[in-house]
Amino acid sequence: MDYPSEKPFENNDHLILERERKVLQEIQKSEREKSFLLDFSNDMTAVRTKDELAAVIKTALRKLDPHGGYVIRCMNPDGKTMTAYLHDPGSSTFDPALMDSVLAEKHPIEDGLQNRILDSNIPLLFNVERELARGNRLSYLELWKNMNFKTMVGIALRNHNSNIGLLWLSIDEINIPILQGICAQISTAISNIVANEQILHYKRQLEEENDYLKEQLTSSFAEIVGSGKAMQEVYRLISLVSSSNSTVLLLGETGTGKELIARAIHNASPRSKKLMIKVNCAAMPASLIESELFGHERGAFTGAVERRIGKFELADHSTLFLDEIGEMPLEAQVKLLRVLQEKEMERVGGKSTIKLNVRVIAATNRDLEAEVKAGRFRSDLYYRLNVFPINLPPLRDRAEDIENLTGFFLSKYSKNAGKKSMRISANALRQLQSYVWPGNVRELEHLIERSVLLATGNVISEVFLSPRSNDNTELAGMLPGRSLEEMERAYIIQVLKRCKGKISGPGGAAEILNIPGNTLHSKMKKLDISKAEYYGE
Ligand SMILES: Nc1ncnc2c1ncn2[C@@H]1O[C@H](COP(=O)(O)OP(=O)(O)OP(=O)(O)O)[C@@H](O)[C@H]1O
Repeated sequence: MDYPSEKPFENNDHLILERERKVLQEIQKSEREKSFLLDFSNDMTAVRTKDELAAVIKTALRKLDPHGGYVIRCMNPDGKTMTAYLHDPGSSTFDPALMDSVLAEKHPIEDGLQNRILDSNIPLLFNVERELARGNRLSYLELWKNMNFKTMVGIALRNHNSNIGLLWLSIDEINIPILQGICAQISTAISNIVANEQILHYKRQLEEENDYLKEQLTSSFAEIVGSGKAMQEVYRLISLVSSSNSTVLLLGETGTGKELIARAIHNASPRSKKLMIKVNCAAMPASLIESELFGHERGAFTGAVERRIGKFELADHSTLFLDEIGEMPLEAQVKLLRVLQEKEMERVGGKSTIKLNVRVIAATNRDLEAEVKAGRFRSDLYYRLNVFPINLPPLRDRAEDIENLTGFFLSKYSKNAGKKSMRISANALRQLQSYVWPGNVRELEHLIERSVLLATGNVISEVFLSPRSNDNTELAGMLPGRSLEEMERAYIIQVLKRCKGKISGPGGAAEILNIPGNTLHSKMKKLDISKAEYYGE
């Protein structure tokens, strides 16, 4: 019997062993790759910032090539160029000026290399010398030559199938699965970092706006001008009520500073860290006011496509300023009363009850008592709001404050207009002091703003008061057939009334009439003007 010689057996064994060794090597290599990618992936999960990303990439790439460098370029918003996002020169030496200029450059995508990488699904290898020899005078090829990088691998970075940039790597050996694995993770990390940076940017912008608004609001307390008796009383009331949680009702004609005082109360209260929320009850149709105040759930009514938070919820732990409360529709008044009494509310269309801690300041230029009598305002709500009323005096009763207010608005509006600080002539000031001011401080403010813009020099010598508003009912009708003496008498009484009987000193009738106090006294005596005729109105 012929037995096969031992040699072929030995050869076969050798081949089998060799194959097994190769398979084992492949398995070990694949295990190493898996473990490398697993480590990389674990490190990447903790990455939140660009610096953290740079540190993780550096550690990983050092394992692949201890001397290699890399650069990541990201797509610019123009969609046509890319700029360096992260880079590491590895252990190479280089010309720093050249490096800086290449890093700052916007590299066109269509440069013959980058477009090929972005179109490819696998890493592409380029020989630096050969590309330069072909006449490819790209600045980054020059830099790599300067850095002594022989070959460079380029791989596209993609997020959700769209190119966000690419990775250039100086490496001798290409391992496609490893490079693809690394790039997939880098792409996700960069997209997240960019999104985070954008959110942070918006957050910072909002914070800055918030600080700016707060500064504007806080400074508005300092912007209350007026040292006359009437305003002294207002300041006294503000200081009494600010630190409490009491509801405040501000009453006064339009433009008397109700909103200014509401802000002052809020700013002086423990709630001042949060912004005061304002609702103008007159500016909204009745159908929307409830949703504006209390918010609504999605689908609560036609058009309520999303849940909306109302002003009451926004004002939680702060102050809600209900301007023009006299205009609020009756249905909304019922709901408002409930919130004020029970300190809780439901959104329109909502089922759950929301507890609230809101301080309410309401304001109106209407006579609320008359509104109650006329059935347009609920009496229970009126009494609930009228806990601490503050009456703001009309400007015509504060002639003593006109000079200061004028000075304040002059410096504000000359600064706004980029002009040097302006003055007003004594004559023009007298005109202002004897005017009736139907629009109150707002009207004075607008008049000064206009005058500053129109003035050519540094002094406002003339003010253009609206003749309609200046219509003086007390003097109207007495012109025909009246003697000069009668006219003089009536005019002095009118000015004395406006100055609340104050004859001399700042804001007194003599100042407005531009005559010495003694002269006014003797004129009054001569014209037989009694106290009863001008006092107490
Ligand atoms: N005492 C004051 N000192 C400085 N500025 C004032 C004063 N009072 C009012 N103003 C200014 O006049 C303008 C009108 O004031 P504000 O809006 O507070 O009045 P209002 O009574 O709320 O008016 P409305 O009833 O029309 O809403 C604002 O620009 C405000 O800054």
